[in-house]
Amino acid sequence: MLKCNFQFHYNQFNIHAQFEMTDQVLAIVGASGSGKSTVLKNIVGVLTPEYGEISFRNRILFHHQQGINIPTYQRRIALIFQNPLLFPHLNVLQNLKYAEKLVEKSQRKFELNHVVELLELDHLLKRKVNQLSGGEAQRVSIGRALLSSPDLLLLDEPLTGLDTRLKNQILPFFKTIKIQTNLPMIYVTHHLDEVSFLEAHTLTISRGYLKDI
Ligand SMILES: Nc1ncnc2c1ncn2[C@@H]1O[C@H](COP(=O)(O)OP(=O)(O)OP(=O)(O)O)[C@@H](O)[C@H]1O
Repeated sequence: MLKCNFQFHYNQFNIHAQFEMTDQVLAIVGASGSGKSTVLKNIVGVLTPEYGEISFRNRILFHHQQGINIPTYQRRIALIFQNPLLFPHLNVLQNLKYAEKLVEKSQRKFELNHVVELLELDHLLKRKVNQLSGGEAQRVSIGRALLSSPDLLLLDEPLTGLDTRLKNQILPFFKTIKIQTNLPMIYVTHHLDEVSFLEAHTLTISRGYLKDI
C-alpha cells in the first residue's frame, strides 16, 4: 500500500526509512528525537527526501531519480498533530464544513453527519473553537481530517498533552475509525498501550533508522 525507501537529513540527523505498509493501521514507535515526525513530514510532503522513493497504492508521490515530487495538497494525505490546528474565528460546524468544501462532492469519502456522529460532536457544533477542551478540539481536528477525504491518515502523537481521562475518551474513536472505515492510518506514539489497544502492526524507529527488513 505505502512504500517508503528514502533518506533525509537535517544538519546532524539522518533518516533512513525503508518499509512497506500493508496493514490498515501501522504504528511507528520510538524515543523522543528518533525521527518519527520527520518521517511523517516526508510522507505528507512538507519535507523532501534527498534520495529515494515514496509511493502509495502504486501512485508515485516522490521519486528522486525521476524528478517526481507531488505537492502536499495533491497527495490526499491528512496529518493530525498533537496540537489541533483549527480556525479560531469559525465555530465547530464551520471548521468541519471548510474541510468538506475543499473536496468535490463526487470525491467525498465521508458524510458530515456520519463524522459528527462518529466523533460525538453534535452538541459542540455551534461552539467557537476557543470554547472547547483539548480533547474536544482534537476530536474536531480528527473530524476535519476525515472530511478532507484523505486516502491516508497520519497521526503524530495525537494524544500527547491530554490527561488520562481525555486519552481514554479519544483512543476509542481511533478504534471506531479503524473498524467503521477502511482508511489506512499511520499512528506515531511513544506509548505501547495505545498501539496494543489499536491492534496495530508496529515498526520501531531508532536514531532515524526505520526498517522492516
Ligand atoms: N527543523 C529542524 N532542524 C534541525 N533539526 C531538527 C528539526 N526538526 C527536528 N530536528 C531534529 O531531528 C531529530 C528528529 O526529530 P523528530 O521531531 O522527527 O523526532 P520525534 O521522534 O518525532 O520526536 P518527539 O517524539 O520528541 O516528537 C531530532 O534530533 C531533532 O532535534
